[in-house]
Amino acid sequence: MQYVSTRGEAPVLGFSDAVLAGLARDGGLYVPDSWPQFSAAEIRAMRGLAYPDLAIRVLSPFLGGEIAMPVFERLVREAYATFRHEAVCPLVQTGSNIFVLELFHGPTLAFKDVAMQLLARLMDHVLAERDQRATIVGATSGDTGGAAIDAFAGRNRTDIFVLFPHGRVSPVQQRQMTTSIAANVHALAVEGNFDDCQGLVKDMFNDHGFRDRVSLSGVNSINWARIMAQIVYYFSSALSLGAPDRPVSFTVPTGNFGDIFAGYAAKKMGLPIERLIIATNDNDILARTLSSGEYRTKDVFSTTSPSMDIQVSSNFERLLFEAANRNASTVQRYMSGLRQSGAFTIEADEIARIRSEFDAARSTMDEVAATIRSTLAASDYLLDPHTAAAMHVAIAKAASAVPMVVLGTAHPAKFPAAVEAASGVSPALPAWLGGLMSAEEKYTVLPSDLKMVEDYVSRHTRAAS
Ligand SMILES: Cc1ncc(COP(=O)(O)O)c(C=O)c1O
Ligand SMILES: N[C@@H](CCOP(=O)(O)O)C(=O)O
Repeated sequence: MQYVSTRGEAPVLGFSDAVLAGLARDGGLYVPDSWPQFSAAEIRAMRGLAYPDLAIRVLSPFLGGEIAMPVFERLVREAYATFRHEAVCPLVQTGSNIFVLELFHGPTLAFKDVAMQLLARLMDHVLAERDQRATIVGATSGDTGGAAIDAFAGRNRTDIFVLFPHGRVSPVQQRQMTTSIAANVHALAVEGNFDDCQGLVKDMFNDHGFRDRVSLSGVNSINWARIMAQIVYYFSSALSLGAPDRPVSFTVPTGNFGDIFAGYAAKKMGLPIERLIIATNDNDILARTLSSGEYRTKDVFSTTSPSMDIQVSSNFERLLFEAANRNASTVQRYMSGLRQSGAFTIEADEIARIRSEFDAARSTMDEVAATIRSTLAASDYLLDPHTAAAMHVAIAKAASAVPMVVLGTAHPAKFPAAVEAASGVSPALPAWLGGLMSAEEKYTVLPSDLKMVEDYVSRHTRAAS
């Protein structure tokens, strides 16, 4: 298995190099050169496997033989031992044929932990084998940052710099980033929104002199290993609902398109997924794109589901590459339109291909609040605002014969103000996170300025040559 860039001009890499590279050198995203295939019989044989065993089975084809199996098995088991639910990602029924896939039982209460706990261990292993260090940068609208800091804190081969939009994350999210006492952790509050943070991270990767000088690596979902690890829970939930003998649909609260792209990958690998439904909040660029065929950015609104407050949805590029039958020059043309005018129009046959696999709809803030209330009243189940945005769409789109799985991407206690305003119930943090809100914070405020961020990173990394 090799990895190719969506823009076609970066070196083709093996698994370990793709994990360390993050963004490809041509600005594109790495994808596997082909999708591993599982037959119905092979999927049937996965029934009943514990989550780590399933992860080993589903993910090993992506390694291209570069990580010895006993090592990979150990890394997977260690990663999922950090979760506080025996099933790792349990499935809970909340309505007639509607299920929530709870992805928030990891150390920072969001789905990011599922991939980040494995990615940190994989990176550490590859760096140790090569006796190298890396400087990790990440952009976050709230959840990736905390998960990355938890997973990388104290690892002596990496320094990690997380850029978050100053004043636009929830207090719990902020403290998960700013209260680490590990010397290798740097929380940077950027004066801007998430798209500014993500733009700075991509600009650092595209500044090849800087990139090479500090041995830059990335932990956003631009890193293939993040998407890869998220494929597993599509398998685990579909298997619980009868796969491969019964199709399942998924509704995914979507921002950067990483989570739902993992569902697309699962389908390409043979999992019988009927529909993949993109749920957005008021930042509805993807819902508009699916209906009009034009991707056009607008200003970002601040909503009660801040982790989805995004306009530049990075992983949509991976889907465009697939829809264009892996034609990298088409992707380059779209991305240059995005850079120059903030918009591009998708060719008719490509948008038709996308519509044949995906559906999309938006939930407004009022609809999110009403869904938190109605789900609590009907099912005694408290949703976080991101999961609620998906639940609202799922209820509207569900076809009764096919089970609908809503991805539960965060614990409601990460967003207590929005949940309490909607439902009157103030969700408490689990006891093991009890000290979070009183711990001392440490972060640096920086303008949204590439030079100043690069300068900060250069002065604080131990990997600079
Ligand atoms: C809680 C939560 N839900 C949904 C999303 C959207 O996921 P993705 O960016 O993979 O589309 C995010 C951020 O990524 C998130 O933190
Ligand atoms: N919603 C995310 C944004 C970054 O997404 P990623 O999956 O590309 O890391 C967040 O919470 O930070």
